[in-house]
Amino acid sequence: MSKIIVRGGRPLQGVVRVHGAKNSVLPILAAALLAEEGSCVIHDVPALDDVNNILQVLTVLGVQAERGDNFVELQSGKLVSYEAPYELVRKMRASFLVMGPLLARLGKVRISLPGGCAIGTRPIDQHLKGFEAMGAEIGFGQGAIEATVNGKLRGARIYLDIASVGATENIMMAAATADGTTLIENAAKEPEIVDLANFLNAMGAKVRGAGTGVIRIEGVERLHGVEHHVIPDRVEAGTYMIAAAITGGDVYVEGAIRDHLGPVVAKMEEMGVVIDADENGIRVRVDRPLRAVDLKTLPYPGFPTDMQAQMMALLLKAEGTSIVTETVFENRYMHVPELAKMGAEIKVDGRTAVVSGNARLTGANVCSTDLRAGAALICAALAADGATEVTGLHHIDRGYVDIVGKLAALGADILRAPSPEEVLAEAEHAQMPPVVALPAKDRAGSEVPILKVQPTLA
Ligand SMILES: CC(=O)N[C@H]1[C@@H](OP(=O)(O)OP(=O)(O)OC[C@H]2O[C@@H](n3ccc(=O)[nH]c3=O)[C@H](O)[C@@H]2O)O[C@H](CO)[C@@H](O)[C@@H]1O
Ligand SMILES: C=C(OP(=O)(O)O)C(=O)O
Repeated sequence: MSKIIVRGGRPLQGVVRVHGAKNSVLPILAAALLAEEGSCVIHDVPALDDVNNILQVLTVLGVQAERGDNFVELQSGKLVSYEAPYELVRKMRASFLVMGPLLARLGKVRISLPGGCAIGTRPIDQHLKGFEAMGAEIGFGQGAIEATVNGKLRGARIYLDIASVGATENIMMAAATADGTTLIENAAKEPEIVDLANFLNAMGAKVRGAGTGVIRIEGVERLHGVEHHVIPDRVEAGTYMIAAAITGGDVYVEGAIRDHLGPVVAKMEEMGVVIDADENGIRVRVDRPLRAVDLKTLPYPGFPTDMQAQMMALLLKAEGTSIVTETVFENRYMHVPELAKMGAEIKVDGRTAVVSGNARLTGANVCSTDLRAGAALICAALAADGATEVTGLHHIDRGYVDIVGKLAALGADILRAPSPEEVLAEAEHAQMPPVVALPAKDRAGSEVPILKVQPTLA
């Protein structure tokens, strides 16, 4: 089992640069399925497991993917399948975002139910409600959804019962080439929705109102390829802001956009963290003891659920008791028992957690149960006495590019120890030619290793 080992107690100092947003790039890659002509070149694509996974889904569907250092070029002119296979969809919920584009392009889609995960059941009823309103017929069988539409999807007025990010994105993509106009009411307002709308509009779509509660999409005949730069990852940025503050450090988070981080900045300032933002990033430093604050997660522009766990780690170091309320996911306190192993005192009652501050954190062996839980454990470990070993790294690898390297560059005592299996697999990979190479190439024409299926991984 690979693990990250952190010896806490060093104030972080310096500059850290954020990568492109995972939650933007995933829907944007799915939306590239809509480009009937030309290629989509997506820049600022983070090297994350989730990105590799969705690229594999696209490849199976017939998209030609060429991957470079920080960009991906996609040709979606000829799709060969309407089926997103279970082995890939089960790994990542966001692969469900290919449903809207496939329905729009092919009039048919078969996709496995994404199911629940550690943080909650995460149903997809709002996505399906939208597609049905647009004329799709939806059936279920053998753990998969099959949807068909007779002719083209039709524009519709769709009220979302929950301002779901994924449902808003899926419906926006399906509506882009539908007959007539679609209105999404109670739409999600996240910056990633705006990024997707900008991408679709550059492709020739007519999406208006993204970032507000009502999005209007006038269907167009067809979409074409474009170049696009993904917005910076506000959750990655927020995580480094917390890491800086929890260690009493002084860090400039380059690329962080203050407007996207409004509630995180507000809550950290309320705690007494000093935050200076300019057009290129956000500086975070601590020059006084921190105060406890209460917070409640909400859809954007409320406090992001994806920052709740990391913020809870910071609240452990504040003076006083804080109350955290998680309203977005029903089971997003999986980090609490792990933080308790490090000396945290947190009482959870349903959706509320009472966090006792002034915690004396000590190193322990802990496991990340989901992506942000892992980030929170690393933040806590940076402020703990002694060594902490964090396992469950596959969660962290879904959403953070080189978190160990970035924190080490800021002065943290942190390293990643590969498992014996990984060391062996690495050696085997170095010696063995690939058995299956999915059609992905870099700009120079050579195959991209990340999309090769090696015998040990098959
Ligand atoms: C890839 C991506 O962008 N992931 C983000 C996206 O996930 P995701 O798009 O899955 O999150 P949603 O906004 O859809 O989910 C919000 C809430 O709505 C519920 N729901 C959702 C859809 C539906 O059809 N029915 C339903 O009941 C969910 O169970 C959850 O309780 O937004 C979440 C909320 O900000 C973030 O935590 C995730 O990081
Ligand atoms: C919950 C998250 O992502 P996903 O929706 O991809 O599981 C997250 O980014 O914290």
